[in-house]
Amino acid sequence: MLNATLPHYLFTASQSREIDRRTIEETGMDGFTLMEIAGLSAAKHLLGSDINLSHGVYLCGKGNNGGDAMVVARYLLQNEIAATLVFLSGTDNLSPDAQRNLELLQQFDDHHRIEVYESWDTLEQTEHWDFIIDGMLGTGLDSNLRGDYLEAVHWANEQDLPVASMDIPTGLHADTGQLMGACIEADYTFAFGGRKQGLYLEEGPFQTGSVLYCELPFPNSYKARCDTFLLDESWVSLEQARPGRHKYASGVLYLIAGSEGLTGAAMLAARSAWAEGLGAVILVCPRGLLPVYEIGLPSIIKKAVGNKSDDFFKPDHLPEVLDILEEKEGAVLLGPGIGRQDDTVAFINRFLPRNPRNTVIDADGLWALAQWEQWEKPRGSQWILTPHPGELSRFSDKPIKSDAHRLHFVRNFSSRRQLTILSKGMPGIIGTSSGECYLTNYDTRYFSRAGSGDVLAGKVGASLARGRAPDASCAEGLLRGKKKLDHYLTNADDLPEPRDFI
Ligand SMILES: NC(=O)C1=CN([C@@H]2O[C@H](COP(=O)(O)OP(=O)(O)OC[C@H]3O[C@@H](n4cnc5c(N)ncnc54)[C@H](OP(=O)(O)O)[C@@H]3O)[C@@H](O)[C@H]2O)[C@@H](O)CC1
Ligand SMILES: [K+]
Repeated sequence: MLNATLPHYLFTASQSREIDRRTIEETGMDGFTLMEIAGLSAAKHLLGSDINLSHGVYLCGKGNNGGDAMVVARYLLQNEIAATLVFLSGTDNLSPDAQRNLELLQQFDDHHRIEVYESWDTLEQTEHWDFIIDGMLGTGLDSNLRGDYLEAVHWANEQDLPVASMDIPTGLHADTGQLMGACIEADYTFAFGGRKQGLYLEEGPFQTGSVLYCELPFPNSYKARCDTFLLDESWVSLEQARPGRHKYASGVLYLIAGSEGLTGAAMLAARSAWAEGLGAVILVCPRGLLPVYEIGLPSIIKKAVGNKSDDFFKPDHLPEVLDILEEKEGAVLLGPGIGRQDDTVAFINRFLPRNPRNTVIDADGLWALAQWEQWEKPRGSQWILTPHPGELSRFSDKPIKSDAHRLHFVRNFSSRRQLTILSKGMPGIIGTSSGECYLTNYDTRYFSRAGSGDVLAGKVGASLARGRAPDASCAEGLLRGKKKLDHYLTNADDLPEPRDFI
């Protein structure tokens, strides 16, 4: 099982506000103290960064996001760093904690290093600054940017200066990652008390720069309702299985795949799984395709079913296939290159309800499954579905138009159907049967392409065959695939061929 630690928790704006509220109302920890810790933590990160810090311009809203920026200004002032503060909504209606921080900042300003502008219009834009602090809007954003906020965001993005955002880049929707009219392009985002999920959805990854988690004193029990996490590669291991005393001790994967014209997909998946050090990969195939696999897959055990003239799966192969699966403990990978013949769809529809093994369903296996009106998943067996965006949308009544919608759909579908989904995309989303979702902070769309998808399915299947939990199998498969991709992207100009991933 994947086990997220606090820095990987992803919150919505309302979850975040609820945790703030409960901490303040129930523990007696006041909002001013939380703001102080948030701002101090951001200031420490800035002081430790390689940004030239001598005079910053601070864009402040009237809410607590502006208050955070003023705490940063105060700690930087203690390090002789000057500040020009611009209040986009003036200083008459600041939130109480922001107001208190403005007063404090002025008290600390012995050497007149602080300049305050009460409105955007009055800012003397000819001054020289060397960094920008974005303290305009955080979780309080409730609509597209209004008034001077829009202008200030455009201005900040045009400057050739590093920008650090308090909590969220102003203009980014904390839940969906959509741009609300315009958005700060940050170099750093300091996430206070918890990262917001919008940082990793839709446009989020392109706006945040480096996201740095700043811990706040919130009781852990208040965070327990979090159900979305950032996937961290360090949770899974890339260590290869060492073949045990018996070759079957390190896992058996049955591959039910391939049809005439699509044997390449079956071969890629088989080789990919085999490369992970499994005890055995057993390719179950229609007998007519055996000669192709004898040549292409020398190390893989082949078990043929049906007649010599069969080059795709049919319902009457079912008893033989089920008998083969009885031979040894193991997991199943169903789908790569299996095709969409009516007979094959009928075979899959009869096979899946009777298949007792933990199973990865990919490619045309998903095509068949998406047509099920009555779901018949055997009790206790664990399924992983690995759809690309087009395959995922076949399970939904409505088109899936945004990442937030995809996240919502993956969560509901995987918990309702009691299975695990690895939804390929940017980000990749792993949805579990308990309703928890894990987001990658990298693009997994490469694995949507024919070939690369088969390789990924082989790797996920290999992990499942080795007894990993379904969510960890998805994470491991992705990590192994990504390592190869990173290697090619840094060492070669062209995208790798699927076989290079094996
Ligand atoms: N509370 C805590 O414990 C802690 C909170 N922390 C910090 O507080 C942040 C949340 O603060 P917040 O709730 O004050 O909201 P915030 O984002 O500053 O903005 C609110 C103002 O924005 C305005 N506004 C909204 N939409 C707008 C638009 N489209 N265009 C223009 N204006 C718009 C809206 O104005 P109004 O509608 O009232 O006119 C409202 O007054 C959070 O992200 C974190 O940084 C940390 O210090 C840690 C402890
Ligand atoms: K902000």
